[in-house]
Amino acid sequence: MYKVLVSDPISDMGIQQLMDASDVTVDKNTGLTEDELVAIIGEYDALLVRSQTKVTERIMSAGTRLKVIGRAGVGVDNIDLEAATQRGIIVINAPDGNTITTCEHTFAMMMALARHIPQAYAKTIGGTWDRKSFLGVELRNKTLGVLGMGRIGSEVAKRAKAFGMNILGYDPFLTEDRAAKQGVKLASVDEIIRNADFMTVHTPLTPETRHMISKPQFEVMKKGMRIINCARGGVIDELALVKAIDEGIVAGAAFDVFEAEPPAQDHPFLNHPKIIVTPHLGASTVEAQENVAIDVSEQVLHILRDEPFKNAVNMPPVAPSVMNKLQPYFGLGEKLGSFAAQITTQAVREIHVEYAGDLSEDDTQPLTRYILKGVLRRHLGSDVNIVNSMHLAKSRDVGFVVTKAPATKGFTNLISVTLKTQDGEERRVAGTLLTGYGERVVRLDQFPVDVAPDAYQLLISHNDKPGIIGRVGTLLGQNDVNIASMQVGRKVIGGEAIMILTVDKAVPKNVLIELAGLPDLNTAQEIVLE
Ligand SMILES: NC(=O)c1ccc[n+]([C@@H]2O[C@H](COP(=O)([O-])OP(=O)(O)OC[C@H]3O[C@@H](n4cnc5c(N)ncnc54)[C@H](O)[C@@H]3O)[C@@H](O)[C@H]2O)c1
Ligand SMILES: O=C(O)[C@H](O)COP(=O)(O)O
Repeated sequence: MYKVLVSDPISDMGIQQLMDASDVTVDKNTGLTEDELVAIIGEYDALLVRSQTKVTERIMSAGTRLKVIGRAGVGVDNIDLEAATQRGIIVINAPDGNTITTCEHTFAMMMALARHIPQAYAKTIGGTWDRKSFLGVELRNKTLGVLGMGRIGSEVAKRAKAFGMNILGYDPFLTEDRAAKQGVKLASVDEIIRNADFMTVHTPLTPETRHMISKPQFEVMKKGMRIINCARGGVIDELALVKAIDEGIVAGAAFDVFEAEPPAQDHPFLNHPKIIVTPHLGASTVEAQENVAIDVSEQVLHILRDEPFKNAVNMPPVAPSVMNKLQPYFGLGEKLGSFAAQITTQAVREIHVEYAGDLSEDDTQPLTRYILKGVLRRHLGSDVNIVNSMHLAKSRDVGFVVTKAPATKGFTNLISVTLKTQDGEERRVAGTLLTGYGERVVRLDQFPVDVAPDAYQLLISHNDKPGIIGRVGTLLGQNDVNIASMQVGRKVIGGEAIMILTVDKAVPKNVLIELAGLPDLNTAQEIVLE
């Protein structure tokens, strides 16, 4: 008999199939502390959660029978995915079930914001008949900026058209074609910030999206903008937002999510006259809760019974024979994908992977999944893993082509990752595994290089002139950035050249700006390979 623990409030109707299963018993025990969960989790084969339960490494270590953690919803930021993967615990989610509900909540917030509904309600029930203080604005003919055009952002855009709004959309995977099909004008974040009357964010929280709207963005923002966040706390810098409202830049904000949940009693959003809030209710409808619980229960049953399943967000088991041969390349493949994604500036349309030498003889699909994960993670966040990376690429119209070449010049094995964009940009990174030396990046676009893909790299493009290496070294030294290794590549003397430096820590933004300002230096970019 399998035992399932439900530790957050999840729809009874949704988990009915689990309760009806003859080989499963379900215990509902919500609101437990970490200690309480640690004490009982050892009895269970499956854990079902929403966003309240923080599924920590400690809980998973105590869950010696745990085979699957089911998240009835989208975001898995409350689950330690790394710890789950290490322990072979499958984590699944229900990515589609709450899309419409969250989109509708976004509209509820947008309209409440435009018409001051919560503030007017509070005053009216307090006995004051105030018709002067709550002059609102129409949505019609206004420009809506949508940051993040995935499932929810796309549904928001669709409905905004019915309100007569003009929509500007930004998403690293949004191409002109796709935007046009959705009736959206493809725009940059900067264009949205400068032109939108309303802006709504629908991205995951990743290192890239964290505080993507902060002081510098508020400084150039269209005056009177109204901002909605029903995605994740932290995408918009809360303190900078309050300041922008108080300075009259932002007219108001509606937030369903917070950097820390629940927010502290003295959080500046609470009781601010121009900010309206809800307690992470985006997914809280009868329909969505049933949908996500049904989806997740079905998958949990499959996993417990060793049947095929979908929507796994962490690593599935790989056959040992395949693992032995390919495993040493997994880390390299992911880093090459990530490297290529970081140097590509436009939306990726096609990923071309070429395996040459030894690798061309094997079924390299598991390795391709790691490469795709490396490419996609930069924009889609921690939900991308080797189980879902191919599916995610397809669902975003990103084609991937794998070719094999039997021999390579000088290497026993070579993996090349080329990213192509809609505007014809093409970036290529190739790497190999050298016996005794480990992972190496050996080609960057047309330049031969020889670099260990360590955590922090600095990629500099420059004109091949004397003195430039010295100037770069001096500037980094002055800013306490230690150089571990340096590689210079060029095709012709005096022509276009690149420099790759491995450094011991993250390079501060101001140093990157100073570097880019050096004579004969064209661009300076940090590449993080963690
Ligand atoms: N408030 C709630 O209760 C609630 C409910 C459901 C989902 N969510 C959250 O809403 C968000 C969106 O969910 P979804 O189902 O649409 O996810 P999704 O994965 O379908 O879409 C997210 C999109 O964000 C894009 N993105 C990533 N980095 C970006 C960047 N720097 N700039 C612009 N776009 C970027 C991705 O390319 C992707 O298309 C997630 O954070 C999810 O956890 C909140
Ligand atoms: O990521 C999600 O699915 C939403 O944030 C909903 O979270 P909840 O299930 O805790 O309401």
